[in-house]
Amino acid sequence: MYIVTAEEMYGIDQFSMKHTGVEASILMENAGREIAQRIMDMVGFEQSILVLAGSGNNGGDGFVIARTLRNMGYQASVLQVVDDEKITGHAAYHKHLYQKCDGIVDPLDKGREIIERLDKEVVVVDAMVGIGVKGMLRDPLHSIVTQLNQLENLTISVDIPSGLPADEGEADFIAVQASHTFMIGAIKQTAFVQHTAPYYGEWDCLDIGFPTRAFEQLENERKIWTEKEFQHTFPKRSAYDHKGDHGKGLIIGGSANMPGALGLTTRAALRSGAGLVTAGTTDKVIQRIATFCPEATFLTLPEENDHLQYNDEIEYAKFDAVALGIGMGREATSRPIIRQAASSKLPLIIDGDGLTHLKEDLTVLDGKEEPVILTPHPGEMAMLLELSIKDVLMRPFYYAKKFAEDYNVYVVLKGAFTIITTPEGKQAVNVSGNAGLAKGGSGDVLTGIILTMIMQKQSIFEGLCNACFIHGKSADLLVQGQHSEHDLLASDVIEGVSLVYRTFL
Ligand SMILES: NC(=O)C1=CN([C@@H]2O[C@H](COP(=O)(O)OP(=O)(O)OC[C@H]3O[C@@H](n4cnc5c(N)ncnc54)[C@H](O)[C@@H]3O)[C@@H](O)[C@H]2O)[C@@H](O)CC1
Ligand SMILES: [K+]
Repeated sequence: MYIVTAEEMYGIDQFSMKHTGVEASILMENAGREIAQRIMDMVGFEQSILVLAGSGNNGGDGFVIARTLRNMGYQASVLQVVDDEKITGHAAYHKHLYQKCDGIVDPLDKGREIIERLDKEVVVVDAMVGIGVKGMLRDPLHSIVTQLNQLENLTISVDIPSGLPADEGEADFIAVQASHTFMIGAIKQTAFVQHTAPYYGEWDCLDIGFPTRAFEQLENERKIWTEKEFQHTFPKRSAYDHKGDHGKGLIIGGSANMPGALGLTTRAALRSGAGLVTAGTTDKVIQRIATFCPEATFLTLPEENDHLQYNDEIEYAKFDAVALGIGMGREATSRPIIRQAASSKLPLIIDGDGLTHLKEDLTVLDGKEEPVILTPHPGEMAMLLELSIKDVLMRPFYYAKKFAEDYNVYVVLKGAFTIITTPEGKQAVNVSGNAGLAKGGSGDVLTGIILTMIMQKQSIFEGLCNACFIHGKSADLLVQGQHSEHDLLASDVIEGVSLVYRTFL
């Protein structure tokens, strides 16, 4: 399923009409019917449904919904939140159909009173404004939305909560706080941006007949990654495979104060299916973590002040991929290891403190032909871009893509909605995971799973998406079972990888 901006959605719409000849009023009929069907699944005949219809095509959807619901025996009516003359084009056509089917339209001047006296059992369908919103809502919509947000009614938004921008980057708006949103045709970008996502409530995206080609012609490819994509792309194992077929991974990191991080990454890499994993770290760290990952082998690296020190003893050629930086600390004496690893002919994952070292000298990436994967959280992404965290959170798609393209790297921007970006700018959002993952060690586990995934027979992009899916889904399955979001530990997430494999493969 595609994730789009408003402009891209209008492009899909235009392409579909031009190349297939489908008419806008038919798309509107499809959209309204699909949403009405979903409402019927949620609401009983005894409940009243009030559709708030605005002036544009979003309002047009509202008239189709009201007509379909009435024809199926539901008690639906429309409160038109704009003056009559503002209803034009396809919306006017569907308003006419609705009225011809004995539909009732209450005019705007009754609006305040109707909403003030609204029984809390009445279901509200918000079809006031869709992706055509421009700037802050003006009255009367502004005051209607303010009024509505104080009520506790079940509110179902059509396509997007009215007032909410579809595109990331907008801070000033007032929008309907929806209980559910049924998006039309494609997911709107702000469903995955931290400060706008909560407005959608629970959401679903409905197909209304746009042809696949309409999405394929988009310049920016953005999709969500779900269990379907995971099942479709995850490589099968053969009975004749040997350990060398599933990758030999090297993990470099660890310091006296953070030995556990490296242990988590190592164990996660093993649990997710790597053939062989070697942890390259200081002797002290090895002593601390060895029993936590008995299947790993270890490479003792020199240290200074309890931190790794640069050395040229690492034989990169023995491995298939490297993950670097986990719990490494920020001592300058460790920094040259980044350049050394980057000059190896291996795919390279840079995580945690490795990213801070990288920022000191981004030229280490120059000319690297093998894939480089960076796994920043928003704070680290902000540090790399010299921006505030707020800036990154406001436009995560844009900034992840910019960095990935500028430096020819894959970026896994971690968060409630992890965004995976290729050096060419293709993006996917992982939708598995829950608040239980917002804990220390969680990112270390992800890095281990990523290391394993990029060594399997799948593209780097698919490997990264699958790693994020496994990580999040492990947490989801664990909180449905013996754990809660409160007590879930990063080490539990490692063991939960087995549940993901057994459930989905
Ligand atoms: N072919 C398509 O792309 C389809 C689009 N559909 C619907 O059409 C919507 C887009 O329709 P439109 O382009 O007509 O736009 P909208 O219906 O989203 O909004 C446009 C209307 O909102 C008013 N408006 C804009 N900003 C405002 C503000 N700040 N304060 C108050 N009023 C404001 C404008 O005056 C205009 O009348 C989608 O969200 C979706 O619901 C569906 O009918 C299905 C098919
Ligand atoms: K809406």
